[in-house]
Amino acid sequence: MSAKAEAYSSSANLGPGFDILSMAHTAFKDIVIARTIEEKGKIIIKSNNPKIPLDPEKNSAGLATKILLQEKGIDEGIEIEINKGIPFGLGLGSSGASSVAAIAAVNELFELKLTQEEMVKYSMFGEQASSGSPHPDNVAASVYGGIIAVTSVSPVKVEKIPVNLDFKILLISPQGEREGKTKKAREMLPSKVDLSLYVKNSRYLSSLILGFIKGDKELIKQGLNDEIVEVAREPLYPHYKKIKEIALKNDAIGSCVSGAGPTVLVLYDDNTNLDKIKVESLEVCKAFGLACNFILAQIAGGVKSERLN
Ligand SMILES: Nc1ncnc2c1ncn2[C@@H]1O[C@H](COP(=O)(O)OP(=O)(O)O)[C@@H](O)[C@H]1O
Ligand SMILES: N[C@@H](CCOP(=O)(O)O)C(=O)O
Repeated sequence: MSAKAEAYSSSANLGPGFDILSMAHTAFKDIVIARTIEEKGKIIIKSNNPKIPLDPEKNSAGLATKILLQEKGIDEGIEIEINKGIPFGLGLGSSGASSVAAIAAVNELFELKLTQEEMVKYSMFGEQASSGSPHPDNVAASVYGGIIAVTSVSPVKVEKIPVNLDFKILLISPQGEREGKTKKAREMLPSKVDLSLYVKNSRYLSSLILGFIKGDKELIKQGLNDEIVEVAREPLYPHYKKIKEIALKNDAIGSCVSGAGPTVLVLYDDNTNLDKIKVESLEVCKAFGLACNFILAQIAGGVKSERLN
């Protein structure tokens, strides 16, 4: 028996929404095929990307699958074949998408009838394997599609944010996959925050969410800022500040760090001078010794799965 699922990349945080907000996009996707195998209780991971760990405890798809099977009392052996389309370590939710696609494929394979919230819950264990912390934002976006807010983690609750503005997505992404990047980035975070920064960030968060719902570009621009997490991790993306300046100068709707970086996310529309943003950003990347790719994308839908046989 086998089943297949595909899950899109995502940009988590969206400025002030650390571990809360995330957006699925069409930039890249992972495809996972789950097959039953003869050896009971065994999980085998295969992948076209030789750089990801194949130990099921260390692979995001492997650990999530292991815990799901354990909790459901399933002792079948499983092979998880991960066709990685999403480069990892760039802030594009790569580990999360593998985890989501694996959970969706296994759900299909054993007809488990998991709800979307249950899929998020199990997929979060995959993030534990890859970043040492079960952060929910990337996996929630890959499960639901669109822009989501995680409103609770225990129990998991996710809301899709209505988006009433037409915009497109530019990702400015330094080349080279970075091992253990999100784990390191989470270790850089402060354990306490100043009250005045907390208030500023809360204002950004409310502006951003209202901006998407009302379709108000100014509110989105005002909200797509962060004084806490992006600032604490600045050494991971020294190119970001200058690129954001360039994007805003050229009439982008807004810009922020994608997930834990180093990719920079730019939201733009027909009023934006995209060519100028690309030319000037390339110079900034070069100045920091980075070769950057430009990826154009749109908001993506949620995970899709199908039974193969
Ligand atoms: N299935 C997987 N896909 C991608 N990365 C994985 C997977 N399983 C484990 N990893 C590990 O997770 C880390 C990448 O995750 P992370 O740093 O969170 O970046 P990303 O933003 O791409 O998710 C790498 O160290 C990688 O080896
Ligand atoms: N909220 C998380 C998101 C990490 O996203 P990634 O795509 O960089 O793994 C964080 O900021 O740590």
